[in-house]
Amino acid sequence: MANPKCVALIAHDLKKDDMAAFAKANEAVLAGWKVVATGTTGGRVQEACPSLDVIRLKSGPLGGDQQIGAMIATGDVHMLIFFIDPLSAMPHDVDVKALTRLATVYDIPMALNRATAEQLIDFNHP
Ligand SMILES: O=C(CO)COP(=O)(O)O
Repeated sequence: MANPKCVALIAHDLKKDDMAAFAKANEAVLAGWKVVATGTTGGRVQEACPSLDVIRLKSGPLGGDQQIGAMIATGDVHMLIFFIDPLSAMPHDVDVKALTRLATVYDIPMALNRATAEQLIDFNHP
């Protein structure tokens, strides 16, 4: 496919095992997408799914969330799967909020937990 749609994958630290397992279980579907991710999440997904070509941006706290937000604003990210940790304080909480806000502003499908992500990935084949 010349211009596959792009999905962004992000997970907070306590959710990274979950994200790696989710990506592995859905590797065949994700192969139909262009996959971008924040730095550390991208490393875990790449490790779990060697067949994917994961584009890794900066780590979340260093601007990765903002990079993905900018890609949503320019129409370069079409779906967001973000396993957030609702029980830990984050130094970059404002970035997380800005990212989920932009996903809402631009009305792209967004999953903030695994249960929703499983539904979304089935429903939204590129
Ligand atoms: O902090 C994050 C999202 O807010 C994720 O960033 P990393 O994937 O680099 O850990």
